[in-house]
Amino acid sequence: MNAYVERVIESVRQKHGNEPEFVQTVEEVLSSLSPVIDKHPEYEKADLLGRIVEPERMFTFRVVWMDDNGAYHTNIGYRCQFNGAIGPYKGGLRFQKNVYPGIIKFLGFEQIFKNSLTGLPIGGGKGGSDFDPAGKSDAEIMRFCQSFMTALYRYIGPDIDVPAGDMGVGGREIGYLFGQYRRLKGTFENGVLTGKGFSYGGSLTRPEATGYGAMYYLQEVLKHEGEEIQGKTIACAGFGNVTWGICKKALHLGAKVVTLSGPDGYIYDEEGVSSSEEKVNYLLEMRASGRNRVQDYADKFGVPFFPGEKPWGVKADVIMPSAMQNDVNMESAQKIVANGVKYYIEVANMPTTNDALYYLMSQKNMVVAPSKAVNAGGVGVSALEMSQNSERLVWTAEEVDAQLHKMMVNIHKVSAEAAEEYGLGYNLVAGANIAGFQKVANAMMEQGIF
Ligand SMILES: NC(=O)C1=CN([C@@H]2O[C@H](COP(=O)(O)OP(=O)(O)OC[C@H]3O[C@@H](n4cnc5c(N)ncnc54)[C@H](OP(=O)(O)O)[C@@H]3O)[C@@H](O)[C@H]2O)C=CC1
Ligand SMILES: O=C(O)CCC(=O)C(=O)O
Repeated sequence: MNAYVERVIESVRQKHGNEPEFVQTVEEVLSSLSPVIDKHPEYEKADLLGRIVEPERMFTFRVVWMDDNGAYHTNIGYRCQFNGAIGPYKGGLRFQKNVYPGIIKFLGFEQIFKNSLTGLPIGGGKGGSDFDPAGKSDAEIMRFCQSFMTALYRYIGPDIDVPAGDMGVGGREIGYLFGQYRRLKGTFENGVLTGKGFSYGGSLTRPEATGYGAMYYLQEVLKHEGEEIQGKTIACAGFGNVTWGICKKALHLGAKVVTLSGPDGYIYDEEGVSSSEEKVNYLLEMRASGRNRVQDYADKFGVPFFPGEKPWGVKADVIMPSAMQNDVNMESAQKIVANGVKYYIEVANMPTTNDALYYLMSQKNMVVAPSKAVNAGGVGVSALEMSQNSERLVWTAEEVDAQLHKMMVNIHKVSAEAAEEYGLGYNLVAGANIAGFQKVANAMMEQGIF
């Protein structure tokens, strides 16, 4: 490894050892960049890596809200404006009880390179709160969102920082957040948030975009290997927004999603979750119920449920971890390899521990695709939503889908080319890191040192 890269990683370990997810993503991204740093000594001179691992700005704020019984609760809100070199900060908000600075920073760091890969002018950001939406009433969610936005609205805007959804934040939350922003600002700046409802500036296909984009990327990988998507079996995780989008596209393309998971275990549907619209739509119902149980799917459709287990031991052509970070560890990776899986396509942000990721990448017969490329269609369509808001026009679903498809084809292409350029073969993980980094690095170099 390049000595400067090693020094920066070591300094992040020293300074931020209490934020293991952030250290993990820095190690993963920077270790791919050695050949680029070797080729560009000017980056070390400008301490580009030392600067890129430090957020431009990160702040916390108090979020006080009242529950339905009149009791007050205080949560912590976060926004990390990580890197604005190529555009306004852009990235989702996560509402989950385990949110702390290490989670927000890992997600914000990934977002820098992902957003760059989309080819669109969006910088990297992320935010959220340790608020746990589980079991909250609609009125409680609304009061929380209003309080969250009251604290945040001064620091965001269509040309400053544009939040969106992530885990625990969907269309309903974005609606409440936007309503409060509009109320406070007295202007209709709908470019301030993405993932909005269609009636007030949302983009068609944004709800589906991450899952659809992941499937388009998978198609490119299969094309590269001379295979087709039709008939492929896919093991997914979670049953949230992203997994729903994958299932919906799999139904159109004739692929079979055989597993879903939740905090309670996983289900195996031999016929395919993607075998009917009824099943795919049921994911939305499960999510809206707030029960946090994937077992409900097994009960409804009479398929096996495996309590307390993860789906990574099943035999499938493609593994797509699509729920959360570090869902696939070394033990799961060994099961995946033992099952002879050829395609490991990350979808959730950083779903693989680094040891498991390197182990999977070291398998001769396996193609590994990184989440920052595979799930970039979500934020990519968010950027298209910003474009529609700026020009005050509404694009058809077909137009958005065509742009998304083109974007995913291009992300696969530039990643493969970047890896090729540095003699790394068909290494999509390194290629995505290098291609995503290169554009941000150029912009930072041209804008002076700060
Ligand atoms: N939405 C988007 O556009 C994008 C999302 N992503 C990433 O994709 C991933 C999924 O996001 P999204 O679908 O939006 O989030 P959602 O909140 O809609 O869904 C997350 C899913 O993961 C499940 N889950 C939570 N904990 C566990 C667990 N311990 N074991 C198994 N499943 C669990 C949730 O179940 P439950 O609710 O019952 O806890 C839920 O089904 C995240 O990593 C996110 O950062 C990346 C790019 C864009
Ligand atoms: O649409 C967005 O801006 C955010 C998407 C997101 O949070 C992500 O890419 O992880």
